[in-house]
Amino acid sequence: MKNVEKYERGYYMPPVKCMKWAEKEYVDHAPAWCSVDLRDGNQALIIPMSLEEKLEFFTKLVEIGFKEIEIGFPAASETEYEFCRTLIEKNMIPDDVTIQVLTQSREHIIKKTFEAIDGAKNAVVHLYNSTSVAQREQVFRKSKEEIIKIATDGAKLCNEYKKHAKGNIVFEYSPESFTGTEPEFARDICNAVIDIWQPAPDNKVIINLPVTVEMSMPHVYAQQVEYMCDTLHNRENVIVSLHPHNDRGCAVADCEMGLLAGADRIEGTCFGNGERTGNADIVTIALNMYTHGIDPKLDFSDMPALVELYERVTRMKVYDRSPYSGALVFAAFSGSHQDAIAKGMNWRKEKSCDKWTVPYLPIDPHDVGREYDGDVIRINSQSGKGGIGFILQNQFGYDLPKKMREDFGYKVKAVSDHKHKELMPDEVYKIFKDEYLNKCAPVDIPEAHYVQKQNGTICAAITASVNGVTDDHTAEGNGRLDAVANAIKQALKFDFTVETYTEHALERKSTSEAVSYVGISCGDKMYWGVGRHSDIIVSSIKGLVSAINNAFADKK
Ligand SMILES: CC(=O)SCCNC(=O)CCNC(=O)[C@H](O)C(C)(C)COP(=O)(O)OP(=O)(O)OC[C@H]1O[C@@H](n2cnc3c(N)ncnc32)[C@H](O)[C@@H]1OP(=O)(O)O
Ligand SMILES: CC(C)C(=O)C(=O)O
Ligand SMILES: [Mg+2]
Repeated sequence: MKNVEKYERGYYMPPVKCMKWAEKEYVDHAPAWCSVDLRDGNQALIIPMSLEEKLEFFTKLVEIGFKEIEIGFPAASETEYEFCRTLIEKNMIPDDVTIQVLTQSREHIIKKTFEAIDGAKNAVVHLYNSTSVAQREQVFRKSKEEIIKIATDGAKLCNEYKKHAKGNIVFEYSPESFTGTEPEFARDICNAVIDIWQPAPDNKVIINLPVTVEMSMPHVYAQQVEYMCDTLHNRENVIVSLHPHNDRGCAVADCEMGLLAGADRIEGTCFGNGERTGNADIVTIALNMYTHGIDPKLDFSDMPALVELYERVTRMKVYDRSPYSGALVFAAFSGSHQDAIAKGMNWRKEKSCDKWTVPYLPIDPHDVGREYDGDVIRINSQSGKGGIGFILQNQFGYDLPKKMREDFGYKVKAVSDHKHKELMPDEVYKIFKDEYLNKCAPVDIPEAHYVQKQNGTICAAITASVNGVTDDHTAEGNGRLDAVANAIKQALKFDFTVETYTEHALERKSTSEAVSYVGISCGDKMYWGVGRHSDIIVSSIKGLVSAINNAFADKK
Protein backbone atom coordinates (compact mmCIF):
# COMPACT_ATOMS: atom_id res chain seq x y z
CA MET A 1 0.00 0.00 0.00
CA LYS A 2 1.93 2.94 -1.26
CA ASN A 3 0.04 5.77 0.47
CA VAL A 4 0.50 4.65 4.04
CA GLU A 5 2.37 7.86 4.96
CA LYS A 6 -0.91 9.69 4.45
CA TYR A 7 -2.32 8.24 7.68
CA GLU A 8 -1.65 8.64 11.37
CA ARG A 9 -3.41 7.63 14.54
CA GLY A 10 -6.05 10.31 15.02
CA TYR A 11 -7.09 9.51 18.59
CA TYR A 12 -5.93 10.80 21.95
CA MET A 13 -4.97 8.81 25.02
CA PRO A 14 -6.11 9.92 28.50
CA PRO A 15 -3.42 11.80 30.44
CA VAL A 16 -3.28 9.05 33.08
CA LYS A 17 -3.26 5.27 32.90
CA CYS A 18 -6.86 3.92 32.88
CA MET A 19 -6.62 0.16 32.95
CA LYS A 20 -8.83 -0.99 35.84
CA TRP A 21 -11.25 -2.42 33.29
CA ALA A 22 -8.61 -4.88 32.08
CA GLU A 23 -8.79 -6.74 35.40
CA LYS A 24 -12.39 -7.73 34.64
CA GLU A 25 -13.21 -10.80 32.65
CA TYR A 26 -16.74 -10.52 31.36
CA VAL A 27 -19.80 -8.29 31.43
CA ASP A 28 -21.70 -9.49 34.47
CA HIS A 29 -25.01 -7.68 34.13
CA ALA A 30 -27.21 -6.24 31.41
CA PRO A 31 -26.68 -2.55 30.66
CA ALA A 32 -29.55 -0.19 29.90
CA TRP A 33 -30.17 -0.69 26.19
CA CYS A 34 -31.22 2.02 23.81
CA SER A 35 -32.15 1.09 20.26
CA VAL A 36 -31.17 3.73 17.72
CA ASP A 37 -32.53 1.72 14.78
CA LEU A 38 -35.18 4.30 14.04
CA ARG A 39 -32.75 7.25 14.12
CA ASP A 40 -29.09 6.39 13.40
CA GLY A 41 -30.13 3.26 11.52
CA ASN A 42 -32.79 5.14 9.60
CA GLN A 43 -30.58 8.10 8.67
CA ALA A 44 -28.16 5.68 6.98
CA LEU A 45 -30.69 3.98 4.69
CA ILE A 46 -30.89 4.54 0.96
CA ILE A 47 -34.62 5.00 1.39
CA PRO A 48 -35.46 5.97 4.99
CA MET A 49 -38.33 4.03 6.52
CA SER A 50 -41.87 5.26 5.95
CA LEU A 51 -44.13 6.11 8.87
CA GLU A 52 -45.83 2.73 8.71
CA GLU A 53 -42.49 0.91 8.56
CA LYS A 54 -41.17 2.84 11.55
CA LEU A 55 -44.34 2.04 13.49
CA GLU A 56 -43.96 -1.66 12.76
CA PHE A 57 -40.28 -1.65 13.75
CA PHE A 58 -41.07 0.33 16.92
CA THR A 59 -43.65 -2.26 17.95
CA LYS A 60 -41.10 -5.03 17.41
CA LEU A 61 -38.44 -3.22 19.46
CA VAL A 62 -40.91 -2.90 22.33
CA GLU A 63 -41.73 -6.60 22.02
CA ILE A 64 -38.02 -7.48 22.23
CA GLY A 65 -37.84 -5.57 25.49
CA PHE A 66 -36.17 -2.24 24.68
CA LYS A 67 -37.12 0.29 27.33
CA GLU A 68 -35.43 3.22 25.57
CA ILE A 69 -35.87 3.79 21.86
CA GLU A 70 -34.41 6.72 19.92
CA ILE A 71 -37.29 7.25 17.54
CA GLY A 72 -35.76 9.88 15.31
CA PHE A 73 -34.63 13.40 14.68
CA PRO A 74 -38.01 15.15 14.68
CA ALA A 75 -36.63 18.38 13.24
CA ALA A 76 -35.19 16.52 10.25
CA SER A 77 -38.32 15.91 8.19
CA GLU A 78 -42.08 15.78 8.12
CA THR A 79 -42.04 11.97 8.39
CA GLU A 80 -39.78 12.05 11.46
CA TYR A 81 -41.98 14.63 13.15
CA GLU A 82 -45.19 12.85 12.21
CA PHE A 83 -43.84 9.55 13.48
CA CYS A 84 -43.16 11.06 16.88
CA ARG A 85 -46.60 12.68 16.99
CA THR A 86 -48.32 9.46 15.91
CA LEU A 87 -46.68 7.44 18.67
CA ILE A 88 -47.74 9.99 21.26
CA GLU A 89 -51.21 10.81 19.95
CA LYS A 90 -52.16 7.21 19.26
CA ASN A 91 -50.92 6.26 22.70
CA MET A 92 -48.59 3.62 21.30
CA ILE A 93 -45.78 4.05 23.82
CA PRO A 94 -46.06 1.69 26.80
CA ASP A 95 -45.66 3.42 30.16
CA ASP A 96 -42.39 1.65 30.84
CA VAL A 97 -40.86 2.70 27.52
CA THR A 98 -39.06 6.01 27.03
CA ILE A 99 -38.76 7.56 23.60
CA GLN A 100 -35.60 9.45 22.76
CA VAL A 101 -35.21 12.24 20.21
CA LEU A 102 -32.03 13.76 18.79
CA THR A 103 -31.35 17.45 18.35
CA GLN A 104 -28.48 19.63 17.26
CA SER A 105 -27.58 22.39 19.65
CA ARG A 106 -29.41 25.04 17.62
CA GLU A 107 -32.39 26.94 18.97
CA HIS A 108 -34.92 26.31 16.19
CA ILE A 109 -34.08 22.63 16.17
CA ILE A 110 -34.37 22.31 19.96
CA LYS A 111 -37.69 24.17 19.84
CA LYS A 112 -39.10 21.86 17.14
CA THR A 113 -37.85 18.84 19.09
CA PHE A 114 -39.72 19.86 22.25
CA GLU A 115 -42.84 20.51 20.17
CA ALA A 116 -42.54 17.02 18.76
CA ILE A 117 -42.49 15.34 22.17
CA ASP A 118 -45.30 17.38 23.65
CA GLY A 119 -47.56 15.00 25.55
CA ALA A 120 -45.04 12.15 25.83
CA LYS A 121 -45.06 10.58 29.29
CA ASN A 122 -41.34 9.80 29.19
CA ALA A 123 -38.78 11.19 26.79
CA VAL A 124 -35.04 11.63 26.50
CA VAL A 125 -33.94 14.81 24.73
CA HIS A 126 -30.57 14.01 23.21
CA LEU A 127 -28.42 17.07 22.50
CA TYR A 128 -25.17 16.83 20.57
CA ASN A 129 -22.41 18.87 19.07
CA SER A 130 -19.15 17.84 17.60
CA THR A 131 -15.99 18.16 19.67
CA SER A 132 -13.12 16.49 17.78
CA VAL A 133 -10.02 18.37 16.73
CA ALA A 134 -10.86 17.81 13.06
CA GLN A 135 -14.42 19.08 13.39
CA ARG A 136 -13.45 22.04 15.57
CA GLU A 137 -10.86 23.11 13.02
CA GLN A 138 -12.44 22.19 9.71
CA VAL A 139 -16.20 22.20 10.16
CA PHE A 140 -16.88 24.73 12.89
CA ARG A 141 -13.61 26.70 12.73
CA LYS A 142 -14.10 27.49 16.39
CA SER A 143 -11.93 27.51 19.51
CA LYS A 144 -12.48 25.05 22.36
CA GLU A 145 -14.30 27.75 24.33
CA GLU A 146 -16.63 28.46 21.41
CA ILE A 147 -17.39 24.76 21.02
CA ILE A 148 -18.17 24.52 24.74
CA LYS A 149 -20.48 27.48 24.32
CA ILE A 150 -22.47 25.67 21.59
CA ALA A 151 -23.04 22.84 24.07
CA THR A 152 -23.82 24.99 27.09
CA ASP A 153 -26.14 27.31 25.15
CA GLY A 154 -28.05 24.24 23.99
CA ALA A 155 -28.09 22.76 27.48
CA LYS A 156 -29.52 25.99 28.90
CA LEU A 157 -32.19 26.11 26.20
CA CYS A 158 -33.13 22.55 27.07
CA ASN A 159 -33.58 23.59 30.71
CA GLU A 160 -35.88 26.40 29.58
CA TYR A 161 -38.03 24.19 27.35
CA LYS A 162 -38.21 21.51 30.02
CA LYS A 163 -39.87 23.96 32.40
CA HIS A 164 -42.92 23.99 30.11
CA ALA A 165 -42.95 20.30 29.26
CA LYS A 166 -45.61 18.12 30.83
CA GLY A 167 -43.95 14.71 30.72
CA ASN A 168 -40.93 13.27 32.43
CA ILE A 169 -37.95 14.59 30.44
CA VAL A 170 -34.42 13.22 30.81
CA PHE A 171 -31.45 14.91 29.14
CA GLU A 172 -28.67 13.26 27.20
CA TYR A 173 -25.56 14.97 25.90
CA SER A 174 -23.15 13.57 23.29
CA PRO A 175 -19.77 15.08 22.56
CA GLU A 176 -20.11 13.87 18.98
CA SER A 177 -16.84 12.62 17.43
CA PHE A 178 -15.65 11.83 20.98
CA THR A 179 -13.01 9.42 19.68
CA GLY A 180 -11.20 12.20 17.84
CA THR A 181 -11.41 14.49 20.88
CA GLU A 182 -8.73 14.95 23.54
CA PRO A 183 -10.17 13.15 26.62
CA GLU A 184 -9.50 16.22 28.81
CA PHE A 185 -11.55 18.38 26.46
CA ALA A 186 -14.32 15.79 26.30
CA ARG A 187 -14.31 15.78 30.11
CA ASP A 188 -14.51 19.60 30.26
CA ILE A 189 -17.35 19.96 27.79
CA CYS A 190 -19.38 17.17 29.39
CA ASN A 191 -18.81 18.63 32.85
CA ALA A 192 -19.90 22.05 31.62
CA VAL A 193 -23.17 20.52 30.41
CA ILE A 194 -23.59 18.44 33.59
CA ASP A 195 -23.15 21.57 35.70
CA ILE A 196 -25.98 23.23 33.80
CA TRP A 197 -28.30 20.27 34.00
CA GLN A 198 -27.56 19.59 37.68
CA PRO A 199 -28.41 15.91 37.76
CA ALA A 200 -29.88 14.44 40.95
CA PRO A 201 -30.88 10.91 42.02
CA ASP A 202 -34.40 11.45 40.70
CA ASN A 203 -33.21 13.41 37.67
CA LYS A 204 -30.19 11.65 36.22
CA VAL A 205 -28.58 12.74 32.97
CA ILE A 206 -27.06 10.61 30.28
CA ILE A 207 -23.58 11.35 28.99
CA ASN A 208 -23.09 9.44 25.77
CA LEU A 209 -19.57 8.82 24.50
CA PRO A 210 -19.92 8.12 20.79
CA VAL A 211 -17.40 6.31 18.71
CA THR A 212 -18.73 8.45 15.90
CA VAL A 213 -15.85 7.16 13.82
CA GLU A 214 -13.95 4.17 15.12
CA MET A 215 -10.29 5.23 15.18
CA SER A 216 -8.51 2.93 17.60
CA MET A 217 -8.38 -0.54 18.99
CA PRO A 218 -11.10 -1.24 21.57
CA HIS A 219 -8.73 -1.19 24.53
CA VAL A 220 -7.95 2.45 23.77
CA TYR A 221 -11.65 3.33 23.80
CA ALA A 222 -12.01 1.43 27.08
CA GLN A 223 -9.32 3.66 28.59
CA GLN A 224 -11.08 6.78 27.31
CA VAL A 225 -14.35 5.55 28.82
CA GLU A 226 -12.72 4.74 32.14
CA TYR A 227 -11.13 8.19 32.20
CA MET A 228 -14.52 9.82 31.64
CA CYS A 229 -16.16 7.66 34.30
CA ASP A 230 -13.44 8.72 36.75
CA THR A 231 -13.59 12.45 35.99
CA LEU A 232 -17.20 13.34 35.25
CA HIS A 233 -18.89 15.59 37.79
CA ASN A 234 -21.69 14.15 39.86
CA ARG A 235 -20.88 10.68 38.51
CA GLU A 236 -23.43 8.89 40.68
CA ASN A 237 -26.22 10.80 38.95
CA VAL A 238 -24.77 10.42 35.48
CA ILE A 239 -25.58 7.46 33.28
CA VAL A 240 -22.56 6.83 31.07
CA SER A 241 -23.68 5.61 27.68
CA LEU A 242 -21.71 4.21 24.73
CA HIS A 243 -22.51 4.60 21.04
CA PRO A 244 -19.86 2.88 18.95
CA HIS A 245 -19.76 2.77 15.17
CA ASN A 246 -18.02 -0.05 13.41
CA ASP A 247 -15.45 1.51 11.07
CA ARG A 248 -12.67 -0.85 12.16
CA GLY A 249 -15.05 -3.75 12.70
CA CYS A 250 -14.78 -3.61 16.51
CA ALA A 251 -17.98 -1.84 17.60
CA VAL A 252 -19.15 -4.84 19.62
CA ALA A 253 -15.75 -5.09 21.34
CA ASP A 254 -15.87 -1.33 22.03
CA CYS A 255 -19.17 -1.83 23.82
CA GLU A 256 -18.02 -4.85 25.77
CA MET A 257 -14.76 -3.29 26.91
CA GLY A 258 -16.50 0.04 27.50
CA LEU A 259 -18.93 -1.72 29.83
CA LEU A 260 -15.99 -3.23 31.71
CA ALA A 261 -14.65 0.30 31.96
CA GLY A 262 -17.72 1.46 33.86
CA ALA A 263 -20.36 2.40 31.30
CA ASP A 264 -24.01 1.84 32.18
CA ARG A 265 -25.80 1.99 28.87
CA ILE A 266 -25.44 0.98 25.22
CA GLU A 267 -26.86 2.64 22.15
CA GLY A 268 -26.88 0.44 19.08
CA THR A 269 -28.99 -1.20 16.44
CA CYS A 270 -30.20 -4.62 15.45
CA PHE A 271 -27.71 -6.31 13.14
CA GLY A 272 -25.46 -3.24 13.29
CA ASN A 273 -27.30 -1.09 10.78
CA GLY A 274 -26.20 2.54 10.80
CA GLU A 275 -23.96 5.14 9.27
CA ARG A 276 -21.19 3.74 7.00
CA THR A 277 -20.14 0.41 8.55
CA GLY A 278 -22.96 0.69 11.00
CA ASN A 279 -23.60 1.01 14.70
CA ALA A 280 -22.78 -1.60 17.32
CA ASP A 281 -24.93 -4.69 16.82
CA ILE A 282 -27.07 -5.06 19.94
CA VAL A 283 -28.11 -8.58 18.94
CA THR A 284 -24.49 -9.69 19.16
CA ILE A 285 -23.68 -7.86 22.38
CA ALA A 286 -26.80 -9.18 24.09
CA LEU A 287 -26.35 -12.76 22.94
CA ASN A 288 -22.64 -12.71 23.76
CA MET A 289 -23.76 -12.02 27.33
CA TYR A 290 -26.42 -14.69 27.13
CA THR A 291 -23.86 -17.33 26.13
CA HIS A 292 -21.90 -16.40 29.25
CA GLY A 293 -24.96 -17.18 31.34
CA ILE A 294 -25.95 -13.53 31.88
CA ASP A 295 -29.55 -12.51 31.13
CA PRO A 296 -29.34 -9.60 28.67
CA LYS A 297 -32.97 -8.62 29.40
CA LEU A 298 -33.73 -8.54 25.68
CA ASP A 299 -35.62 -11.34 24.00
CA PHE A 300 -34.22 -12.53 20.68
CA SER A 301 -35.91 -15.91 20.83
CA ASP A 302 -37.67 -15.36 17.49
CA MET A 303 -34.73 -14.23 15.42
CA PRO A 304 -36.18 -15.31 12.06
CA ALA A 305 -39.18 -13.00 12.59
CA LEU A 306 -36.90 -10.09 13.51
CA VAL A 307 -34.68 -10.69 10.48
CA GLU A 308 -37.71 -10.84 8.21
CA LEU A 309 -39.10 -7.57 9.53
CA TYR A 310 -35.74 -5.82 9.50
CA GLU A 311 -34.95 -6.82 5.92
CA ARG A 312 -38.38 -5.77 4.74
CA VAL A 313 -38.55 -2.34 6.36
CA THR A 314 -34.92 -1.28 5.98
CA ARG A 315 -34.32 -2.93 2.59
CA MET A 316 -30.97 -4.08 4.03
CA LYS A 317 -29.75 -7.69 4.24
CA VAL A 318 -28.67 -9.59 7.31
CA TYR A 319 -25.33 -11.03 6.25
CA ASP A 320 -25.31 -14.83 6.12
CA ARG A 321 -22.55 -14.95 8.71
CA SER A 322 -23.83 -12.21 10.99
CA PRO A 323 -23.40 -13.56 14.56
CA TYR A 324 -26.45 -15.36 15.95
CA SER A 325 -28.73 -14.13 13.15
CA GLY A 326 -27.23 -14.99 9.76
CA ALA A 327 -28.70 -17.77 7.65
CA LEU A 328 -25.50 -19.81 7.83
CA VAL A 329 -24.29 -19.23 11.37
CA PHE A 330 -25.40 -22.60 12.64
CA ALA A 331 -24.70 -24.50 9.43
CA ALA A 332 -22.00 -27.14 9.38
CA PHE A 333 -21.21 -28.41 5.91
CA SER A 334 -17.82 -29.88 6.69
CA GLY A 335 -17.47 -33.49 7.75
CA SER A 336 -15.50 -33.14 10.96
CA HIS A 337 -17.72 -30.33 12.27
CA GLN A 338 -20.83 -32.36 11.47
CA ASP A 339 -19.42 -35.42 13.13
CA ALA A 340 -18.62 -33.48 16.32
CA ILE A 341 -22.02 -31.74 16.37
CA ALA A 342 -23.90 -35.00 15.81
CA LYS A 343 -21.92 -36.64 18.62
CA GLY A 344 -22.41 -33.61 20.86
CA MET A 345 -26.16 -33.72 20.30
CA ASN A 346 -26.24 -37.42 21.14
CA TRP A 347 -24.16 -36.75 24.27
CA ARG A 348 -26.74 -34.18 25.39
CA LYS A 349 -29.50 -36.77 25.00
CA GLU A 350 -27.55 -39.55 26.65
CA LYS A 351 -26.41 -37.51 29.66
CA SER A 352 -29.50 -35.25 29.92
CA CYS A 353 -27.10 -32.28 30.12
CA ASP A 354 -28.51 -29.04 31.47
CA LYS A 355 -25.56 -26.93 30.25
CA TRP A 356 -25.02 -26.33 26.55
CA THR A 357 -21.62 -27.68 25.49
CA VAL A 358 -22.16 -28.91 21.92
CA PRO A 359 -18.93 -28.47 19.94
CA TYR A 360 -18.93 -25.75 17.26
CA LEU A 361 -22.25 -24.27 18.40
CA PRO A 362 -21.76 -21.42 20.89
CA ILE A 363 -25.52 -21.14 21.40
CA ASP A 364 -28.40 -23.60 21.19
CA PRO A 365 -30.05 -22.71 17.84
CA HIS A 366 -33.46 -23.30 19.45
CA ASP A 367 -32.82 -20.34 21.77
CA VAL A 368 -32.96 -17.99 18.80
CA GLY A 369 -35.80 -19.74 17.01
CA ARG A 370 -33.67 -21.85 14.69
CA GLU A 371 -34.04 -25.56 13.99
CA TYR A 372 -31.50 -28.38 14.27
CA ASP A 373 -32.96 -30.01 11.18
CA GLY A 374 -32.15 -27.92 8.16
CA ASP A 375 -30.29 -25.12 9.95
CA VAL A 376 -27.39 -27.03 11.47
CA ILE A 377 -26.24 -30.03 9.48
CA ARG A 378 -26.24 -29.30 5.78
CA ILE A 379 -24.93 -31.53 3.05
CA ASN A 380 -22.50 -30.84 0.25
CA SER A 381 -19.28 -32.34 -1.06
CA GLN A 382 -17.41 -31.25 2.10
CA SER A 383 -19.71 -33.31 4.31
CA GLY A 384 -18.91 -36.57 6.05
CA LYS A 385 -20.61 -39.75 7.15
CA GLY A 386 -21.37 -38.37 10.62
CA GLY A 387 -23.47 -35.49 9.32
CA ILE A 388 -25.10 -37.45 6.53
CA GLY A 389 -26.01 -40.23 8.96
CA PHE A 390 -27.34 -37.60 11.38
CA ILE A 391 -29.76 -36.26 8.74
CA LEU A 392 -30.98 -39.75 7.91
CA GLN A 393 -31.47 -40.61 11.57
CA ASN A 394 -32.97 -37.33 12.76
CA GLN A 395 -35.25 -36.64 9.86
CA PHE A 396 -36.09 -40.10 8.55
CA GLY A 397 -35.45 -42.45 11.46
CA TYR A 398 -32.75 -44.68 9.90
CA ASP A 399 -29.84 -45.46 12.20
CA LEU A 400 -27.24 -46.83 9.80
CA PRO A 401 -24.47 -49.09 11.09
CA LYS A 402 -21.16 -47.25 11.29
CA LYS A 403 -19.55 -49.03 8.30
CA MET A 404 -22.57 -48.45 6.14
CA ARG A 405 -22.60 -44.72 7.00
CA GLU A 406 -19.21 -44.51 5.38
CA ASP A 407 -20.43 -46.23 2.19
CA PHE A 408 -23.50 -44.00 2.05
CA GLY A 409 -21.46 -40.88 2.91
CA TYR A 410 -19.24 -41.31 -0.14
CA LYS A 411 -22.25 -41.85 -2.41
CA VAL A 412 -23.95 -38.66 -1.18
CA LYS A 413 -20.78 -36.60 -1.44
CA ALA A 414 -20.25 -37.81 -4.99
CA VAL A 415 -23.73 -36.67 -6.03
CA SER A 416 -23.24 -33.27 -4.43
CA ASP A 417 -19.80 -32.94 -5.99
CA HIS A 418 -21.02 -33.78 -9.49
CA LYS A 419 -24.11 -31.61 -9.26
CA HIS A 420 -22.01 -28.91 -7.61
CA LYS A 421 -24.79 -28.07 -5.20
CA GLU A 422 -26.02 -28.48 -1.66
CA LEU A 423 -28.36 -31.46 -1.16
CA MET A 424 -31.56 -31.01 0.78
CA PRO A 425 -32.58 -33.73 3.28
CA ASP A 426 -35.16 -35.13 0.84
CA GLU A 427 -32.49 -35.49 -1.81
CA VAL A 428 -30.25 -37.32 0.66
CA TYR A 429 -33.13 -39.64 1.47
CA LYS A 430 -33.79 -40.27 -2.22
CA ILE A 431 -30.17 -41.34 -2.71
CA PHE A 432 -30.56 -43.68 0.26
CA LYS A 433 -33.74 -45.21 -1.17
CA ASP A 434 -32.33 -45.54 -4.68
CA GLU A 435 -29.06 -47.05 -3.49
CA TYR A 436 -30.16 -49.43 -0.77
CA LEU A 437 -33.81 -49.73 0.13
CA ASN A 438 -35.93 -52.77 -0.83
CA LYS A 439 -34.10 -53.22 -4.13
CA CYS A 440 -35.74 -56.08 -6.02
CA ALA A 441 -34.23 -56.13 -9.50
CA PRO A 442 -32.77 -58.02 -11.20
CA VAL A 443 -32.97 -60.41 -8.21
CA ASP A 444 -36.09 -60.86 -6.10
CA ILE A 445 -37.38 -63.47 -3.65
CA PRO A 446 -41.17 -63.25 -3.99
CA GLU A 447 -41.77 -66.28 -1.75
CA ALA A 448 -39.99 -68.01 1.13
CA HIS A 449 -41.11 -70.82 3.47
CA TYR A 450 -39.24 -72.03 6.52
CA VAL A 451 -39.10 -75.32 8.36
CA GLN A 452 -37.30 -75.73 11.66
CA LYS A 453 -35.40 -79.05 11.74
CA GLN A 454 -34.96 -81.22 14.83
CA ASN A 455 -31.23 -80.41 14.93
CA GLY A 456 -32.12 -76.71 15.18
CA THR A 457 -31.18 -75.75 11.63
CA ILE A 458 -33.64 -73.92 9.40
CA CYS A 459 -34.60 -75.08 5.97
CA ALA A 460 -35.69 -72.34 3.55
CA ALA A 461 -37.64 -73.03 0.38
CA ILE A 462 -37.56 -69.96 -1.83
CA THR A 463 -38.84 -68.83 -5.17
CA ALA A 464 -36.03 -66.85 -6.79
CA SER A 465 -36.70 -64.44 -9.60
CA VAL A 466 -33.88 -63.19 -11.81
CA ASN A 467 -34.88 -60.73 -14.51
CA GLY A 468 -38.44 -62.01 -14.13
CA VAL A 469 -37.53 -65.71 -14.64
CA THR A 470 -38.44 -67.72 -11.55
CA ASP A 471 -37.41 -71.11 -10.14
CA ASP A 472 -37.49 -72.78 -6.73
CA HIS A 473 -34.56 -73.66 -4.44
CA THR A 474 -34.14 -75.16 -1.02
CA ALA A 475 -31.20 -74.80 1.39
CA GLU A 476 -30.39 -75.07 5.08
CA GLY A 477 -28.76 -72.59 7.37
CA ASN A 478 -28.30 -71.78 11.05
CA GLY A 479 -31.04 -69.16 10.87
CA ARG A 480 -33.63 -67.97 8.37
CA LEU A 481 -31.41 -65.31 6.84
CA ASP A 482 -28.54 -67.80 6.54
CA ALA A 483 -30.80 -70.43 4.95
CA VAL A 484 -32.20 -67.95 2.43
CA ALA A 485 -28.66 -66.72 1.67
CA ASN A 486 -27.58 -70.31 0.95
CA ALA A 487 -30.61 -70.88 -1.29
CA ILE A 488 -29.85 -67.68 -3.21
CA LYS A 489 -26.20 -68.72 -3.67
CA GLN A 490 -27.52 -71.93 -5.26
CA ALA A 491 -30.07 -70.16 -7.40
CA LEU A 492 -27.66 -67.53 -8.69
CA LYS A 493 -24.47 -69.58 -8.64
CA PHE A 494 -22.99 -66.61 -6.96
CA ASP A 495 -20.79 -66.61 -3.88
CA PHE A 496 -20.92 -64.08 -1.06
CA THR A 497 -20.73 -63.94 2.73
CA VAL A 498 -23.20 -62.20 5.02
CA GLU A 499 -20.84 -60.10 7.14
CA THR A 500 -23.17 -58.00 9.18
CA TYR A 501 -26.82 -57.72 10.02
CA THR A 502 -28.53 -55.18 12.27
CA GLU A 503 -32.10 -54.07 12.59
CA HIS A 504 -34.29 -51.62 14.47
CA ALA A 505 -37.88 -50.52 14.54
CA LEU A 506 -38.82 -47.52 12.45
CA GLU A 507 -41.49 -45.51 14.20
CA ARG A 508 -43.69 -43.70 11.73
CA LYS A 509 -46.74 -42.00 13.22
CA SER A 510 -49.16 -44.87 14.04
CA THR A 511 -47.23 -47.70 12.34
CA SER A 512 -43.99 -49.37 13.22
CA GLU A 513 -41.88 -51.25 10.71
CA ALA A 514 -38.65 -53.18 10.98
CA VAL A 515 -35.59 -51.90 9.15
CA SER A 516 -32.72 -54.31 8.46
CA TYR A 517 -29.22 -53.43 7.33
CA VAL A 518 -27.32 -56.26 5.65
CA GLY A 519 -23.67 -56.09 4.60
CA ILE A 520 -22.29 -58.85 2.34
CA SER A 521 -18.75 -59.36 1.14
CA CYS A 522 -18.04 -60.53 -2.34
CA GLY A 523 -14.40 -60.91 -3.20
CA ASP A 524 -12.71 -58.07 -1.36
CA LYS A 525 -15.67 -55.69 -1.55
CA MET A 526 -18.59 -54.93 0.77
CA TYR A 527 -22.11 -54.29 -0.49
CA TRP A 528 -24.97 -52.93 1.57
CA GLY A 529 -28.69 -53.33 1.41
CA VAL A 530 -31.62 -52.17 3.53
CA GLY A 531 -34.95 -53.88 3.93
CA ARG A 532 -38.08 -52.36 5.39
CA HIS A 533 -41.24 -54.29 6.17
CA SER A 534 -43.81 -54.78 8.89
CA ASP A 535 -42.42 -58.31 9.38
CA ILE A 536 -38.90 -58.51 10.71
CA ILE A 537 -37.97 -61.67 8.68
CA VAL A 538 -39.27 -60.22 5.42
CA SER A 539 -37.39 -57.02 6.23
CA SER A 540 -34.12 -58.92 6.71
CA ILE A 541 -34.56 -60.89 3.44
CA LYS A 542 -35.30 -57.64 1.60
CA GLY A 543 -32.09 -56.17 3.06
CA LEU A 544 -30.12 -59.21 1.87
CA VAL A 545 -31.66 -59.08 -1.61
CA SER A 546 -30.89 -55.35 -1.86
CA ALA A 547 -27.24 -56.00 -1.00
CA ILE A 548 -27.10 -58.80 -3.59
CA ASN A 549 -28.58 -56.53 -6.23
CA ASN A 550 -25.90 -53.95 -5.46
CA ALA A 551 -23.20 -56.61 -5.80
CA PHE A 552 -24.77 -57.79 -9.09
CA ALA A 553 -24.84 -54.27 -10.48
CA ASP A 554 -21.14 -53.90 -9.66
CA LYS A 555 -20.15 -57.19 -11.26
CA LYS A 556 -21.72 -56.27 -14.59
C1 LIG B 1 -23.16 11.57 14.04
C2 LIG B 1 -24.61 11.76 13.81
O1 LIG B 1 -25.26 10.83 13.43
S1 LIG B 1 -25.26 13.26 14.08
C3 LIG B 1 -26.89 13.18 13.51
C4 LIG B 1 -26.91 13.41 12.08
N1 LIG B 1 -28.26 13.26 11.59
C5 LIG B 1 -28.74 14.13 10.74
O2 LIG B 1 -28.10 15.08 10.38
C6 LIG B 1 -30.09 13.81 10.18
C7 LIG B 1 -31.02 14.94 10.29
N2 LIG B 1 -30.49 16.23 9.89
C8 LIG B 1 -31.15 17.12 9.12
O3 LIG B 1 -32.25 16.84 8.65
C9 LIG B 1 -30.54 18.44 8.92
O4 LIG B 1 -29.16 18.39 9.03
C10 LIG B 1 -31.10 19.45 9.96
C11 LIG B 1 -32.59 19.64 9.74
C12 LIG B 1 -30.89 18.97 11.37
C13 LIG B 1 -30.38 20.78 9.82
O5 LIG B 1 -30.50 21.16 8.52
P1 LIG B 1 -29.68 22.39 7.89
O6 LIG B 1 -29.57 23.46 8.87
O7 LIG B 1 -30.33 22.69 6.60
O8 LIG B 1 -28.31 21.81 7.47
P2 LIG B 1 -27.02 21.29 8.15
O9 LIG B 1 -27.26 20.13 9.00
O10 LIG B 1 -26.12 21.11 7.01
O11 LIG B 1 -26.50 22.48 9.06
C14 LIG B 1 -25.19 22.67 9.21
C15 LIG B 1 -24.99 23.81 10.15
O12 LIG B 1 -25.30 23.40 11.46
C16 LIG B 1 -24.14 23.40 12.30
N3 LIG B 1 -24.25 22.25 13.13
C17 LIG B 1 -24.14 20.98 12.77
N4 LIG B 1 -24.32 20.20 13.81
C18 LIG B 1 -24.57 20.98 14.85
C19 LIG B 1 -24.83 20.74 16.19
N5 LIG B 1 -24.92 19.50 16.66
N6 LIG B 1 -25.07 21.77 17.00
C20 LIG B 1 -25.02 23.01 16.51
N7 LIG B 1 -24.77 23.30 15.24
C21 LIG B 1 -24.54 22.30 14.42
C22 LIG B 1 -23.00 23.35 11.30
O13 LIG B 1 -21.84 23.88 11.85
C23 LIG B 1 -23.53 24.17 10.17
O14 LIG B 1 -23.40 25.54 10.53
P3 LIG B 1 -23.24 26.73 9.39
O15 LIG B 1 -24.59 26.79 8.75
O16 LIG B 1 -22.93 27.87 10.21
O17 LIG B 1 -22.17 26.31 8.47
C1 LIG C 1 -25.52 11.78 17.51
C2 LIG C 1 -24.38 10.94 17.88
C3 LIG C 1 -24.57 10.30 19.18
C4 LIG C 1 -24.09 9.91 16.86
O1 LIG C 1 -24.94 9.29 16.28
C5 LIG C 1 -22.70 9.56 16.67
O2 LIG C 1 -21.82 10.29 17.14
O3 LIG C 1 -22.43 8.55 16.05
MG1 LIG D 1 -24.15 7.42 15.46
